[in-house]
Amino acid sequence: MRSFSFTKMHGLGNSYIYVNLFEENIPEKMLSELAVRVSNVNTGIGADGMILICPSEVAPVKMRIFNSDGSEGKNCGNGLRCVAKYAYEHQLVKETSFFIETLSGLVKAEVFVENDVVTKVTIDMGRPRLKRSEIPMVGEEAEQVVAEPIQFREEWYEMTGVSMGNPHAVFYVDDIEQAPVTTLGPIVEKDTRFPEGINVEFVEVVNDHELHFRVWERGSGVTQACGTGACAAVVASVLNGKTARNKETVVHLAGGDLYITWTDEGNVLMTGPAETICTGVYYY
Ligand SMILES: N[C@H](CCC[C@H](N)C(=O)O)C(=O)O
Repeated sequence: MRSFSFTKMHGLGNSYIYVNLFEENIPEKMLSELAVRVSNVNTGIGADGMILICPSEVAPVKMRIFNSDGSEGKNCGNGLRCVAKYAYEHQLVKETSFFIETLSGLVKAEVFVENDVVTKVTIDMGRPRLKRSEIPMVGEEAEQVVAEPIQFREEWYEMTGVSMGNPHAVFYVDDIEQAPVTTLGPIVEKDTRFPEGINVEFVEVVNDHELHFRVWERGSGVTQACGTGACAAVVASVLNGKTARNKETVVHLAGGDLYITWTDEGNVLMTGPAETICTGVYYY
C-alpha cells in the first residue's frame, strides 16, 4: 500500500491538500486521479484540490495546483499564501521574502510572522494579462475585454476578462446574494469561447475600494474564496471605472476578506491569511 504525508491548509476556507515533494514521491501519471480522490469529502480527505510543493531550478519552491476535478491550474492565490507559510515554517526558505515558481511564472511572497508562526502573507501576483488571446478567449484580438456583451443560453451579459496566469470572467451584479453562481457559473466555465475553460466571478460594488465577491471556480465549482479571482475582480473593477487604481481594495469573499491593490507600476498585490488545519498520511 503506497502512502504520502500531507498537510491540509486553507486560505479563507479555500482548502487544499498540500504535499511536500521535497520529501514525498508521487508518480506523475497519478497526480490528476489523486487530486480527485483526496478532494472527496466522503471517500478522501476533503478539499478543493491538491497542491504540490516542489523543488524548483529558478526559485526556492515551485507550486503546482490540481483542482478537485483533476485538472491542473496555472495559478492559485490562496494556495500561494499557504505555500509561502509552509515553506517558511518548514525551513524551505530562510528569508521572509522569497520567490515562488508557478506554471504561469514567478511571484514574490512576503510572510508576516508572530512567534515563529506565519499569520499573514502578501503575494506580488505580477501583472494581469488583459488581451483577448491572453485570457484566453476566442475572437478578434483586443487589447482588453471590458464589459463586452456576450450571450449565454439566450441571455445577454457584460463580461470582463482578466488572466492572473489563469483565466477569469468577471460579471457585475446589484446584489451578491442573488448572483447566479451555480446556474450561470458552470455554463460559462465550459463555454467553448474559452479554450482553457474559465473561472467565473460575480461582483457587487460597495464603493471605490470595497467589493462583495462570489465565485464558481474552473475545476472545483463553488469555493469559499478564490485569490486569483479576487485579484481579477479588482483589476476588472478598475478597468470598468468602479474602483480606484493604486488604492487598497477590500474584497469580501464568503470565507473572509482579502486586501488587494493594482498598483500604478502595474503589479497586483494580494494580502490575506493562511492557516494550517491538520497533517496526516494518505493511503492509495
Ligand atoms: N480553479 C483555478 C485554480 C485555483 C484558483 C483559486 N483557488 C485561487 O485561490 O486563486 C483554475 O483552474 O484556474
